[in-house]
Amino acid sequence: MAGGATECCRHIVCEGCPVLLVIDEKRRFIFRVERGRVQGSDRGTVRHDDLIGLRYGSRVRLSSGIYALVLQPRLVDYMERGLRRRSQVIYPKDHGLILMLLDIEPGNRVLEIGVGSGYTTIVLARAVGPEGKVYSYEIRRDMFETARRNLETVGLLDRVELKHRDARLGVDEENLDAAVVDMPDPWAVLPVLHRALRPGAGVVFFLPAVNQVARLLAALELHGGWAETRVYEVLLREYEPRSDALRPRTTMIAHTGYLVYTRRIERDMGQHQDTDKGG
Ligand SMILES: C[S@@+](CC[C@H](N)C(=O)[O-])C[C@H]1O[C@@H](n2cnc3c(N)ncnc32)[C@H](O)[C@@H]1O
Repeated sequence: MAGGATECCRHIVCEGCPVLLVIDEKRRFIFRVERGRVQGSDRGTVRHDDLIGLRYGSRVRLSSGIYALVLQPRLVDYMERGLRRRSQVIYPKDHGLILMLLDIEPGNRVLEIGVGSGYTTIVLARAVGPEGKVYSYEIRRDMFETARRNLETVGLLDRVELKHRDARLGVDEENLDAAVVDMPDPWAVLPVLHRALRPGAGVVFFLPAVNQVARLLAALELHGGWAETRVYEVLLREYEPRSDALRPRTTMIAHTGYLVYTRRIERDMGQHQDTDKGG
């Protein structure tokens, strides 16, 4: 890398730094800068060598004469066009609330069941910081590999222990600070979660269908080791940022899924049946 070590990739584009090149709203490219390479588009090309030494936030002239913005890619930019996507994923609008409900902070140890493409793994890995750890269980080998590659792309693989396992059979960790569960039959892991979480720790279940929510609520009640349960749906409406015609965008993502939040409490064994085989 060229340039001052602390400035590289933060203030200044150096060799090896990630770049988000914005030509217009539809033409947005994420890549790492490599000497000798050229980034193409139907609106012109740019040589990577011409990006080296630029400050992020500046413009670069393409071969066509038009200018493009040079920015640092954020996690949401990677999620929109810089990662492989092989499963349904949780969206940033839901990630924000998940992090707040679970009170996740640097140093936390967090369980994730149902990794899919790893989008949520990435968000959790960012939130727990370099001192924290995310323990992520995925039953399918192809999803496991996709998530691993995506974590590598954003440079967060070292904060995650990816496990190719069926979480219904149990997890290795104990005393965890929080959990996120995104799988079709989450009622089947309530005993596993109860054993893995520390007292008072929270879990968020992500469920696309409302009948799954009803079934999960019934299983939580039957199990008896949970309290403070809440159900949410997050609706996000984006606006056209035009000072002369400010109005909502004509399209929006109408539905992604429901979030069910609950906290681990001590079970009252006198009142509740043993549901260790699932709800
Ligand atoms: C919808 S995807 C998760 C997407 C992920 N939350 C994201 O934001 O990218 C659900 C995943 O759960 C996995 N899964 C289903 N049952 C599982 C189980 N018993 N143990 C571990 N993973 C499981 C599926 O293979 C699938 O990859």
